[in-house]
Amino acid sequence: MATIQWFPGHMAKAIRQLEENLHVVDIVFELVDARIPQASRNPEIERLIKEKPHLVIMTKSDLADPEETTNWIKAFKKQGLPAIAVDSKANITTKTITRITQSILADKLDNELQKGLKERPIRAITVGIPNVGKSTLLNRLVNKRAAQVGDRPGVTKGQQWLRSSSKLQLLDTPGILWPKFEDERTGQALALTGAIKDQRFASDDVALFALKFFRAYYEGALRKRYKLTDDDLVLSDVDLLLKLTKQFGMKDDYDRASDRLILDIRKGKLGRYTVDRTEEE
Ligand SMILES: Nc1nc2c(ncn2[C@@H]2O[C@H](COP(=O)(O)OP(=O)(O)OP(=O)(O)O)[C@@H](O)[C@H]2O)c(=O)[nH]1
Repeated sequence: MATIQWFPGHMAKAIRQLEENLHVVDIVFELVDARIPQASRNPEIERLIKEKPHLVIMTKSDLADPEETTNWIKAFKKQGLPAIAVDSKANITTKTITRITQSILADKLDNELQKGLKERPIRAITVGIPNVGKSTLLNRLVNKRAAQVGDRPGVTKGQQWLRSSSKLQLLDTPGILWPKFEDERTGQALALTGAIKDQRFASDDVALFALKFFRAYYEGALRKRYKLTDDDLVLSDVDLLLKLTKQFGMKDDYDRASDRLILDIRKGKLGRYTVDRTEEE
């Protein structure tokens, strides 16, 4: 499985491919990770898809904090962007997505019918950063293993239309776009959720970021998972990481302890969480 390194040439190619595909679709499904709805948005997306109708689909909502997911849907709507949350591993429904898509395109479709054009399926493309869940969602929507799925970024190839319902067709080649690398916080949020290659950020930095974040928003989960006392919770982030390293039986191997903490968080062992907060919007 290839891992994408985003050099300027790759970005130019991704833009070119998306621009070509935009000509043949009615709507763009922009996938963002529900745990990081801001960090997982491509910085150029709005400019790239311009006036094309657009639905934000928040993937992995089963891993995200439900309250924040609701807040994010409202925040997107405020920006004029319809948004929904899905758990592609469980209950994603073709019907719901078809219905929302039809309502977004209602005017255009009515217009076509009034002009005497025949009713036709809506054509859509999914776009998003690597590993956001494009293939998994496609598989769900077409209800068979028609797209390749992997747990690492960069596995999608080929191009054809897949029938989702009689009303909806999807391009089997998602648009793969690069994430933001704008600031350290965004990078750490991407690394914590597993959206970008681990080597890009030092594990202990990501672990310290995670500790600070969980203490601020999900202290109870942190306390419960690692059986922390009140005294532990007044330690500095660094001292808390040292304590956890010992607790994990890893002596002074902070890197290994950091990896363990990050893995626990990614696997949802500390419960559901959303790193990007609407109140910080
Ligand atoms: N829990 C959960 N996991 C998901 C969901 N959607 C996708 N995943 C997992 O996320 C990982 C990446 O999913 P893919 O569908 O391969 O992602 P992609 O965007 O196609 O990735 P690239 O092909 O690398 O661009 C896989 O391990 C999926 O099982 C979801 O809604 N919930």
